[in-house]
Amino acid sequence: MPLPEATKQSHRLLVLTLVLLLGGGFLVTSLVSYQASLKSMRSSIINTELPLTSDNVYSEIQKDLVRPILISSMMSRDTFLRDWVMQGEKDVEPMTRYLREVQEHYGAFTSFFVSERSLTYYQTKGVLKRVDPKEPRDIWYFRVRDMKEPYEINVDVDMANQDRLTIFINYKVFDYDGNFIGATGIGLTVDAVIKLIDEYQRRYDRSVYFVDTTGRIVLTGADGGPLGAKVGESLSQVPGLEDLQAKLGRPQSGKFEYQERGRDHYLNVRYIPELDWYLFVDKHEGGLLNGLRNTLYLNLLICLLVTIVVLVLLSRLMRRYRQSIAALATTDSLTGLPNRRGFELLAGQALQEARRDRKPLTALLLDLDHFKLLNDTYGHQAGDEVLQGFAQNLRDGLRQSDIVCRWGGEEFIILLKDTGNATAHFLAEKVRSDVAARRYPFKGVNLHVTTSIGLAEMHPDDSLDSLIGRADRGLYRAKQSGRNCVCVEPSGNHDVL
Ligand SMILES: Nc1nc2c(ncn2[C@@H]2O[C@H](COP(=O)(O)OP(=O)(O)OP(=O)(O)O)[C@@H](O)[C@H]2O)c(=O)[nH]1
Repeated sequence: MPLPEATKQSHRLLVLTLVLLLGGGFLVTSLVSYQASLKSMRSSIINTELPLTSDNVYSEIQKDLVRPILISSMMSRDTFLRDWVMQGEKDVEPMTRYLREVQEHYGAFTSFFVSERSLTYYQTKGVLKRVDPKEPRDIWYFRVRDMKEPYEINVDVDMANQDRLTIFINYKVFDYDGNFIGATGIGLTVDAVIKLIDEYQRRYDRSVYFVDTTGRIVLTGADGGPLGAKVGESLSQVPGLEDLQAKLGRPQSGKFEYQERGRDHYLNVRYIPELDWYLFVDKHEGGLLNGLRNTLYLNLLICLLVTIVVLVLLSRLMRRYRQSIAALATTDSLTGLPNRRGFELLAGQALQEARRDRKPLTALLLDLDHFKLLNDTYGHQAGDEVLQGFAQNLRDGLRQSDIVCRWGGEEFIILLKDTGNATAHFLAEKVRSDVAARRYPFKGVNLHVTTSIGLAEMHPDDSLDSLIGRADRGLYRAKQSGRNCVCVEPSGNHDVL
């Protein structure tokens, strides 16, 4: 039997509430945990990962640069070198031997001395050339000569070594009276530093590069600096970093964040006093976000599946619940037969079928005789047992297709499908005589009951009510006729059988 619309609506509301609670709860939990992971990931990048990379690179730089600076400083104060210059640079051999010794002993890439007096460039293999202020490659010497600081670090190509990119430590040399007499120092290849940078970039997916105090990129990995920027380019040419130079000041280290084409970047900047450069360690969150997003999507997918499974189970449960409620509403709990509501549903359909198929249909209305007396004599429980037994007899004695219902109290109704008056009368008689002959044992007593039956065959104009009304009139007559009998109510002006 269908449930009332209000009940269905309240079920729908329950499902909707559950969807909102489950789905909403899962969504909020997933988003909150995504945000928390994002926050902790950002904090870990800014406060731990990038400073750690910076520390590592810095300590490598120190290892690679501080020692050469000390060696160059020592060369600039060397008495042999200064005496040799002051004595007129007479024999090249002692100087080249000296430079060779320094280079080999300290494992430098190159070592050199340029004399102010003769403008001669000495290196380990002898005289390389004369420096010329008009030669762009020699400008470095004249810059060093004029600078205030005692030395500079210059990344340049080494003319003596196939123009390989080299970090030169250019130290000023003075005589004992403080007069400038030349520049000396060693050079080391930047390959080692570049390899280190490349390794960090590859392993940790971050960009490492050096910028001088004017904002010029001075050293990068093999693939260039941020967004592929090349050595010599300025920060102001790199998208997202245009304004950073102004923020940096001098010298200033710190953490910075910027956006490049919608991607968030985290930047650790460290001033390296030995180089007068900034070390930049830059990481964008793109790759990391992908991982987090995938986890979020997976979470949401699992939540969706769990919600769907819960909903499917719930709706099945509710369907069964509805069905059992519907069954309860249409079934008589004492006999297990359909009750009056159940009967109305079944009978409506049976009448339709009979009319459509032009087949006869007969209704029997049965009432147990003197049932009150039985109740009064043996008790209500005895009456219940008789009713149950009687219902069972009806079910057993009729076809599956026949409709047997408890009409109310001690009254029952039967619709015999595809059955006309004569057969129905025969069947009714059989039921009546079977009941009369039967005994219902109860607490050692064999109870006995008879039934009166009213019978009416459906005629074309009959409604369910009119059909039952006529069967009821038949029943009335059966009672009047002394009970325990069958009375057929004619469908027209027929007489009583
Ligand atoms: N034990 C039991 N008794 C019921 C039930 N339903 C109705 N009755 C009783 O059935 C009796 C019917 O009594 P009446 O309507 O006076 O009819 P009757 O005693 O059968 O007399 P007639 O129908 O005239 O033969 C009443 O006493 C009801 O209380 C039930 O479910 N169980």
